[in-house]
Amino acid sequence: MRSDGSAWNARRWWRSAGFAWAGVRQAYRTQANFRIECWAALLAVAVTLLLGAPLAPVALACALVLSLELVNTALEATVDLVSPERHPLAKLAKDAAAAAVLVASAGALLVAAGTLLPPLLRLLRGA
Ligand SMILES: Nc1ncnc2c1ncn2[C@@H]1O[C@H](COP(=O)(O)OP(=O)(O)OP(=O)(O)O)[C@@H](O)[C@H]1O
Repeated sequence: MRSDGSAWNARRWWRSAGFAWAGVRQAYRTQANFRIECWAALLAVAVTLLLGAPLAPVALACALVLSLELVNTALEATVDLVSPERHPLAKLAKDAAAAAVLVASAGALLVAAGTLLPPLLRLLRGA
């Protein structure tokens, strides 16, 4: 009984993960900003590993930016669906969601600078 329930839950989890992955692929295909942020995140993680700097803050900052870009994409699609004509509330929703990505990106840049600059400067001084 219990194992049946677990198996069903695992199947449901994989199904949900598949939908989520489809959302990531769709956003990557259609959103230029998301593509740029994915590659920037990959670069930041690679540099962090190469410098031996702490990975957690950089990974968290990257995940925050990418997650908010996905939410922004979802919100844009929803607004376009429910309000194809122009409306001040539609503008507020889209602009506020875009601002959330901007704020997270600025924070991520600060985190990257604070985490990567000290080991980078040490490396340059030692060279
Ligand atoms: N239905 C609308 N009503 C009022 N203003 C809108 C509406 N749709 C978009 N806008 C305004 O135009 C801007 C550009 O909208 P658009 O739909 O092109 O999204 P975007 O922010 O350029 O995102 P992306 O380029 O990632 O699709 C929005 O940020 C918003 O200020």
